[in-house]
Amino acid sequence: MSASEDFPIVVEGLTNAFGSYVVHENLSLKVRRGEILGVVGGSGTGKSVLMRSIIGLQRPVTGEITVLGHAMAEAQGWGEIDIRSRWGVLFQGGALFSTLTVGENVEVPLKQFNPEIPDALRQEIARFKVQLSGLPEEAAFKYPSELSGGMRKRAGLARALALDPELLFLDEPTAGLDPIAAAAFDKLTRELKETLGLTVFLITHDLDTLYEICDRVAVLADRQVIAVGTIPELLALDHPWIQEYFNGPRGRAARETKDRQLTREGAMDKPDKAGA
Ligand SMILES: Nc1ncnc2c1ncn2[C@@H]1O[C@H](COP(=O)(O)OP(=O)(O)OP(=O)(O)O)[C@@H](O)[C@H]1O
Repeated sequence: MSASEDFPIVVEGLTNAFGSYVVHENLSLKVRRGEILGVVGGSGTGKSVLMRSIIGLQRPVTGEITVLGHAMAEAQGWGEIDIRSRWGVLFQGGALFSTLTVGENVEVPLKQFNPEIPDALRQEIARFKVQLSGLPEEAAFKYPSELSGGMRKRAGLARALALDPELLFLDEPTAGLDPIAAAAFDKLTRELKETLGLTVFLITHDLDTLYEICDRVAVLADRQVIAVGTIPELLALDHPWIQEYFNGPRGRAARETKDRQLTREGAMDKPDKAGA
């Protein structure tokens, strides 16, 4: 297997700056195929800028970004269009077109990248993606303003999945959702990752999401990715931000919830002695 197959996203020596304000300096990160990588860091550490750099919306000062084996600096013209059809993005807030129905929103990337698909088939694909994202079929005919926040996130996800992507970028997908809707969205993300074989780059502040669905977590601080690993691996590090984040009151609460859930699942897996 080649390096690009093992690691569909490779960032090396990335520097981003806005004027004299340096957001990233010599940042490196490798995302493994098939994982959900959670990306955390304090506000303003550059998580969204990193995502925008990877998908070619932010031109770095220096550094190399390789996505699915393509060097992003060289990705221009048709080559660039081709690679952009291989990922889906759910931006913060969903970024849906308010004057289009949910179904029409999902049709936008299909029209852009596959204009040869006949109208009726394109509409059917859009309706399928809407249902795949856990929305009722009739949601395809509604406008974003007619949906709840959780449904709008799912509509954004449906659009991100329009082109059967290999990579899925999610920027704070559970922000603003109530805990039940957030947990349902997490479950959907995990199920889609498993059934569709996606690699997921997931920016979040949601500790429950990290514990529930992320295979590894990358921590941004001091203009770099200072650590990448499973949560137990990160907990073993003595970086002050990591300790405060995962061992602070919210971090402990999320861990206790996960521990309780694992204990319950373990109890259910054990044979029933009384009935044995
Ligand atoms: N287009 C831009 N022009 C100037 N500065 C920008 C631009 N985009 C981002 N920044 C700055 O870069 C820094 C990183 O922004 P970014 O949105 O990536 O942070 P973040 O880690 O995603 O934060 P949050 O968790 O609050 O969403 C911030 O200080 C932000 O103000």
